[in-house]
Amino acid sequence: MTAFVPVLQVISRNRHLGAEQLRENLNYAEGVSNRRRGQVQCASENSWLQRRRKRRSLEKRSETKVAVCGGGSFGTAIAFLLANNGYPVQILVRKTWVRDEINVERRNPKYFTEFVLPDNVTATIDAEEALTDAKLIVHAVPVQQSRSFFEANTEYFPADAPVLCTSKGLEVTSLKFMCELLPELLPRTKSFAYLSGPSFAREMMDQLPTAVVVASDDVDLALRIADMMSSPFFKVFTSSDTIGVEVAGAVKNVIAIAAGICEGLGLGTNSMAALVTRGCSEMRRLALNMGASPITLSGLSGVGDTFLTCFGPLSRNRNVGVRLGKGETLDSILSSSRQVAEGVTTAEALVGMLLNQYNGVSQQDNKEINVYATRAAARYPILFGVRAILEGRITPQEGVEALLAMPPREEN
Ligand SMILES: NC(=O)c1ccc[n+]([C@@H]2O[C@H](COP(=O)([O-])OP(=O)(O)OC[C@H]3O[C@@H](n4cnc5c(N)ncnc54)[C@H](O)[C@@H]3O)[C@@H](O)[C@H]2O)c1
Ligand SMILES: O=P(O)(O)OC[C@H](O)CO
Repeated sequence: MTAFVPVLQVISRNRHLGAEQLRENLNYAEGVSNRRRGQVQCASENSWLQRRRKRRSLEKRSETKVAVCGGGSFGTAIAFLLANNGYPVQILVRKTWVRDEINVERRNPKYFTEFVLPDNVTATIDAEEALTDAKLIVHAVPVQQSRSFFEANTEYFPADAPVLCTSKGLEVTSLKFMCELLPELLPRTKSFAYLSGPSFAREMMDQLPTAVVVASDDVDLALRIADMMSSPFFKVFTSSDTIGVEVAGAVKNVIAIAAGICEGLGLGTNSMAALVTRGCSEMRRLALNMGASPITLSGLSGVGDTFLTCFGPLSRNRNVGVRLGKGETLDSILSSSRQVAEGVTTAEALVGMLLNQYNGVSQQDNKEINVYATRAAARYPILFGVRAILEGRITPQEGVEALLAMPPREEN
């Protein structure tokens, strides 16, 4: 029926024309409709091609194994996402009963138990089995446990399988970011990428729209990973600013603890907005010193993730802060929590790193060290304040008073 529409349109438009003209127009209209039919044919050929391409890409995906190291909340959410995108995913877990529950009951018994995992998710406790044929390895082990994990399993990492790190923080013992640690601990691996940005695992499991950034020195790798992970509800941006993404991801966890403290103390929204803004200034100062791009800091891994963790009730770092602000001790909070809040250890590591930076390489006498420490603390009062609260050297209330007692200065 639609094929006749142009013919009818030409006839009705040309009621006043002579027979010759009308015939020409009809021929034209016939041509139009033939072309339209051609287009229909082309369109159906195209959709056949598209279907074939899609089928081939799904077949290819089904042969591209992904290993996920760490079966915690984020490892599970990433496995769920990639498996739903057609990739066979094997999660490397530590407990046999967790492995068996995933393989038999199709659920992770410790995280998101209400979700049935797709058939193409399997689990193993054998690192060699998980890593040997993997085409992509996703690292979702907390930062402080990563060194021992890599040292135990480095021999199983295939040299040509890129590693995508999702852990956010700074190692306490070495004061290194994951982008410094990974190449050192996995010397054979040729390429690395780092995923960051506002992404609560729970909301990813619920398939709520989420956007993240994948940073890598290898632009093609970042694009390939973006392609593998993208879905109608998961948007992946790419970046080559690895250090910016890493510094932001580590610092935002400490700012989230501060925001939680502010909430726990009931200080209101004015102070919360001021605190988060000043926290972002400290993030920017540190990251720019380390060579980051300002674009990254105003992006998903910078302010994006800071907003999520400072204001989002699902944030574990924020919840540590809320409980501290309400008067609980850190020991009691940590002993009653099953999950990692990276900001606690990262606060210690960041302060250590900043003191080193200010102290320089050469060792000064104690008096000089104090001068440097005071200078560093004045530049990063929120990071130092959170660390002092976590150490129990000052109370949350005293931390706030110290911030409010700072002299007027130019906003920067
Ligand atoms: N949960 C989130 O919403 C989220 C989002 C983005 C990034 N991350 C980051 O992902 C990383 C992992 O966090 P998570 O939320 O999955 O933590 P989690 O506490 O939920 O789980 C941690 C997992 O790591 C495993 N693990 C600990 N030590 C290990 C070791 N030595 N070897 C092997 N496995 C070990 C534990 O068994 C556990 O399954 C963190 O750095 C976190 O900042 C988390
Ligand atoms: O729950 P948190 O505080 O560890 O935050 C999780 C992620 O980093 C959010 O992007």
